[in-house]
Amino acid sequence: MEIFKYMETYDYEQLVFCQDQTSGLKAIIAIHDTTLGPALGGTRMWTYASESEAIEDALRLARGMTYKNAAAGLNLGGGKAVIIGDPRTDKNPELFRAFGRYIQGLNGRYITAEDVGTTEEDMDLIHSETDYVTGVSAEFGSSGNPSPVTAYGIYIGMKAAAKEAFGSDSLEGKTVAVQGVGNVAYTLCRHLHEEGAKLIVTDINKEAVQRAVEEFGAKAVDINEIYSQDADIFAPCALGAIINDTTIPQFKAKVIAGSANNQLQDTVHGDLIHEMGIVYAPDYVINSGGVINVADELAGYNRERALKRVEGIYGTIEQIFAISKRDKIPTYLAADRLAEERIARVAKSRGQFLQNEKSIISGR
Ligand SMILES: NC(=O)C1=CN([C@@H]2O[C@H](COP(=O)(O)OP(=O)(O)OC[C@H]3O[C@@H](n4cnc5c(N)ncnc54)[C@H](O)[C@@H]3O)[C@@H](O)[C@H]2O)C=CC1
Ligand SMILES: CC(C)CC(=O)C(=O)O
Repeated sequence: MEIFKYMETYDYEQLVFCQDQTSGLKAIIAIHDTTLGPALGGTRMWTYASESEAIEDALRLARGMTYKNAAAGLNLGGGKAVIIGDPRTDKNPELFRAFGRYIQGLNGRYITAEDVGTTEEDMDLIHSETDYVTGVSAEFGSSGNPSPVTAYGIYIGMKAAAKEAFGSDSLEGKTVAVQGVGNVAYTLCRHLHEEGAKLIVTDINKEAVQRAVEEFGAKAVDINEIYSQDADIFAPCALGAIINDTTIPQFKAKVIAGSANNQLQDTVHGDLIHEMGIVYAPDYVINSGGVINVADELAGYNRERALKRVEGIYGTIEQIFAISKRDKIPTYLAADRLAEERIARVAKSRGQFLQNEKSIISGR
């Protein structure tokens, strides 16, 4: 992989490699764009097949955070970190402390939080070395694990998408096929069950499936069968790139609305589902509840205020559908347009000259 070439293509600002032999830390922090403010995005711990795969993931996810934070109306830029390792076997306190010191070294250009493979306890360890971490335990006045709030945002956004597709935002009686019933999707299933939706679930983790079957009366299906279910809504809540050449011909659902990051394998797949008339709630907009929640910590966490802001996802999704119709473009492009226009507007106003404490004449 030609790193500088890749960074140039999407105009990345910074890529940081962090290594600590004692703890086994191998981490990469990617900062995409800080026009709107410090880069905020979670830290993923994953068993990457190669270093280039880890770099690519960090870069892709960081860019996604720029768009997510911009579309959510946050004064935050986009960044993300990955730790190379197995979250079940490779964690130790020193690893997260060492990582926290690298974050501290960036002096606020990057603020972290949870992502796949990292937990509130891991954030607490990072917090022992830096203040530039959110999603820390409530005992520090923080908001804790963002997953339940992400789930609430998905539920709200799914209602907006249902209104667009079916003319009503009620999910009562609707069938929702949920891919992956982990941290986010478990709470999402609870919201859906409480509203009277019927659930079809799948997961590689059999215990997670069993829990959804027992608690929400969900029907369990094989992992490869989830795409072709006779469902009104497909909710991808596990993996990226699941809207692709293989899955698209199988879709029967009229709506796609789920938590996974980077759901489109390629932009052409966003075009294809648009042509098929599927109402797609763009991933980084509908799954912004978690980042909205942790970002609230930066002003002194207030759960009521954070949840109210998360409810704004409904209006943002409606706005995206409106842009899509107005400009005759797929919804993923409409979301990009919304985010890019906001960044451009802020860049323009921040480009204005402001006098600092130095003399305008001598520069001293
Ligand atoms: N946790 C959060 O607040 C946020 C999460 N997201 C995204 O949402 C997705 C889910 O996140 P979490 O629930 O936190 O992760 P998680 O790791 O708790 O849940 C993911 C679930 O998917 C299952 N899974 C993995 N491969 C699968 C496959 N091939 N088929 C079916 N199931 C499979 C896993 O066994 C797991 O139960 C991820 O893509 C994440 O990046 C996005 C924004 C915020
Ligand atoms: C705090 C996290 C939920 C933010 C993040 O990394 C994401 O939304 O993907």
